[in-house]
Parts: sequence; C-alpha cells; structure tokens
Amino acid sequence: MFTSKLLTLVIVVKPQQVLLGLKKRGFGVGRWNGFGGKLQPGESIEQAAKRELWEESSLTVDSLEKIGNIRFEFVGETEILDVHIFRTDHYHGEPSESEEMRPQWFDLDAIPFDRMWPDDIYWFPLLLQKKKFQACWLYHRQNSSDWFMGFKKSG
Ligand SMILES: NNC(=O)c1cnc2ccc(F)cc2c1N
Repeated sequence: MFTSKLLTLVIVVKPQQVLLGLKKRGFGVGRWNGFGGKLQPGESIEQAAKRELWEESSLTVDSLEKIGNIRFEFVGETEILDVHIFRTDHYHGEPSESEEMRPQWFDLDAIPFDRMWPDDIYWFPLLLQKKKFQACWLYHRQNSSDWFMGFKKSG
C-alpha cells in the first residue's frame, strides 16, 4: 500500500540566470534547490507553490507555469513524494533570506549540480529549455548521506 505526499517546487528564471536557495535546515539541508514544500489544508497545488515561494524567498508571482512532475520512490518505503514543478520568469520583489533558504542567482553555465539533489542534473536542462517533463526516480537510502538512484519506468 503506497501513499503519496504532494510537494511543490518553483524555479525562478531570468535571462542567463536561475534563482536557487541554499536549504538551511530540515529535509535536504545543505543542498541548493528551488523553493517549495507541502500543501496546507484547503490549498491548491499552485496556491501552495506561490505561498512557499513567498515564505522562502520573499518573491511573489502573478502566474506559474506547470512544467513538470517527478515522483520519488524509495526502496523499502511506502511513501512516494509527488513533486509538482513550476517555472516562472515573471516575479515581483527582491529575493531575501528566510529561516529556510538563502537565495542566490546562478549563471546558467554555473548551476551547482554537485551540491543539489543528484537527479536534478537530468531534468533541470529540460526546465530551462521550457520543455515539459515527467519522471519517476527510485532511490535507495543507505543512510542519511548515501542516496543511490535510478530511473524507474513510470506506470
Ligand atoms: N530540485 N530537486 C528536488 O527538489 C529534489 C530532487 N530529488 C529528490 C530526491 C529524493 C527526495 F527525497 C527529494 C528530492 C528533491 N526534493
């Protein structure tokens, strides 16, 4: 019996740069990532994505483009992470540090994939090319640091 947890992820892009945040605590601490998290009761996925972006970076957006969906399964575990990924090129405000994240702009040829989740390098280029994608990853969590992954045929 599998359960799935809905999560949001927003990637903010401007010409030649992408905004990432360094996760300061909790799940994924120490990794550069987009902005997002869980839904609150009564929220749509897009409402949660906008709220998390604002909470974590102080940016607001009028609209988000739904660009991808990735499901993460873990060997021996029954909870699937169902991550809904949005891109925006139009935002308001200036990124500022929050308790969760330290935002920083990165040139597109200097994205710190070695300090991001290991699967990001496979799908970030698709997002940057505005291509829509779906993926399913199978992770084998040896311990908190060793993460082994493989493509999983979806379906
Ligand atoms: N930007 N990438 C993510 O947010 C991401 C990527 N891969 C993952 C693999 C396992 C996991 F538990 C979470 C993620 C994840 N948040």
